[in-house]
Amino acid sequence: MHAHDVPHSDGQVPSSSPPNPAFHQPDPPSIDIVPLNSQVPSTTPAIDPSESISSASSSLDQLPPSSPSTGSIDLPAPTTSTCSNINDHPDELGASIMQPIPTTRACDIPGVVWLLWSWNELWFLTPLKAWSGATKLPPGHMGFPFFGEMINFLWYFKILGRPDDFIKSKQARYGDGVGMYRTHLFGSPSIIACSPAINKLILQSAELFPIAWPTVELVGHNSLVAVHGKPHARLRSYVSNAINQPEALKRIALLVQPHIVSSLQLWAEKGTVRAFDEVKKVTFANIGKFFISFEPGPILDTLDQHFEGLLKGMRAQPFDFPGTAYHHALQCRKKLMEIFRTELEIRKQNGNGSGARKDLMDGLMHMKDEEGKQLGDEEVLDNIASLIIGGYKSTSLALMWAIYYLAKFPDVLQKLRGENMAVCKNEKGDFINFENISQMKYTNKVVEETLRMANIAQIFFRLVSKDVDYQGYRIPKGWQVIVWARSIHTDPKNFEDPMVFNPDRWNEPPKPGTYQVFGGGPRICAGNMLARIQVAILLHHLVIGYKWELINPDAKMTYLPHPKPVDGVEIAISKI
Ligand code: HEM
Repeated sequence: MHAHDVPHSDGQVPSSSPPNPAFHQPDPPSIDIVPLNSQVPSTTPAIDPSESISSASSSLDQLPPSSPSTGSIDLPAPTTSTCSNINDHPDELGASIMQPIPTTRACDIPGVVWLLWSWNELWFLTPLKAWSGATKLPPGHMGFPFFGEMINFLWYFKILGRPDDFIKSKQARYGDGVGMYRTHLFGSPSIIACSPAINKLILQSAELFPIAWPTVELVGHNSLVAVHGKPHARLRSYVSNAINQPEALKRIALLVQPHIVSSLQLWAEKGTVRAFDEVKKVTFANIGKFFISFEPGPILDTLDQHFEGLLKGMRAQPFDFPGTAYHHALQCRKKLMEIFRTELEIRKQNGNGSGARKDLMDGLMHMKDEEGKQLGDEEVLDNIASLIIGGYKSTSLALMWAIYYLAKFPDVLQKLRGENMAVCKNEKGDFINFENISQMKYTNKVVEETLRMANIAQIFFRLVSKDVDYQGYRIPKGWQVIVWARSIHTDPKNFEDPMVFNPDRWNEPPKPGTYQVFGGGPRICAGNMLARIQVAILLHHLVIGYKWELINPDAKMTYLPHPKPVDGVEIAISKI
């Protein structure tokens, strides 16, 4: 991990100023506090479709702590853990796992339903007991055959629009325990990890929990996300130098501003815009510019279209036949790579770019590691494509949410405007530089708070390469671990009044392991600083020159694949 991969709110923000009490009041008169999931009061008890049959759950998780199994890894209890070992609280937690299920309840349920409900538990847990003598598994339930708990998941994320209640319902039923639950999601037996300590451990233990990219054909076999171990570390240093280190950021900060300034003027001329669509255009134009020096025009539009197709395919099942989203995505990738390859060949023939490093492609083409080795053509091309995949939509969503929250929280906007006006000394339209951005403490807090609340990357996936025992629980080899980052960011134990947008909470660094918006460990987002400065720059030009309001302040939220108001944040915008 590089020094600059550390969230820059750590250690940068003064700890002296007290939190702004306005953001902690439940119902302040001047601020319209609307939590992300505000359409439905969060206190309403969750109705879980599986509730009625859960009491018939198989009691296979009562597997006795048998003789130690061979080949498993025992992880120590991390000292930073905020969770207690489930065995410490037999009354509250252990009871739900260790007690036999009353047979009368099971008998009430028709046999077929019982069999369906128990099928996954029997199928996945019996061999574990028989062959590996597994100790206890984390509490939970594996749901129905094939679907697992997908119906439950969709119920909370799509139907109720209360994504956090998915985990809360597990906590209510099985207790907090060590912050792990067994389940079956996205087609695989899974362990959900949702405590700062276990998440941190998983993200940092890359060998025990390697990343498993399901659609590697789409991201490219040579891309950063697809390689492991030493090749990953080597590639990461190239990519990080090219986009995430101060030298690169200084250059990029100046490069992106002309387009941001002219786009904002255009928004104001239109009067009403859908912020998500507009920030996507700005983000893609800037990516085109600093990745490959393409100016807005037909080629960039074609690239944009192909990337849209590619991104859609990444969420689809990998069925490669005509008519499927995955097939279309593969076609899009092919066309994208042709465009990039042609550009690369032109540069090689012209011999240009050597040492100039004017954009990402040049940077990757000419960078050398300590042994003087350069990247191959395929590595350059795959990584350009995968960095666009990583940075395009995520940055656009961050920008959209920043615009949304500032419209909702005028006090924050006012304070932000004050800081930004002071930096540009009232000379609107002047570009700010990297040093200016680093010095804008409040702006940086607004960026962090936006990222925390937005939960752009809600969950991420890892494979389990070896049986792992953690605080008495088995994480079985071959299963999937789902790091549930969003529950960390919305847990009041980690952030006071978590649904309130309060940049002043960043006067103090977050508690260890509670801020995972960019993941963590060796796979922490390779563009985290780049994303941050892009948000800070857009906010700078927006707040010093424009005022805006939400057209649908009570717009419904959607949470899949990313949290977003359904209207894409329509705003009425004009010059100040
Ligand atoms: C607000 C914007 C962003 C968010 C929320 C975000 C979030 C994340 C997260 C959570 C991960 C880790 C995933 C995992 O561990 O499985 C990640 C990885 C990654 N991100 Fe970002 N990201 C953002 C912007 C960017 C940008 C701007 C770029 C590059 C242009 C980028 C490139 C990458 C890459 C290449 C990886 C994989 C790193 C590796 O495997 O070593 N991201 N991102």
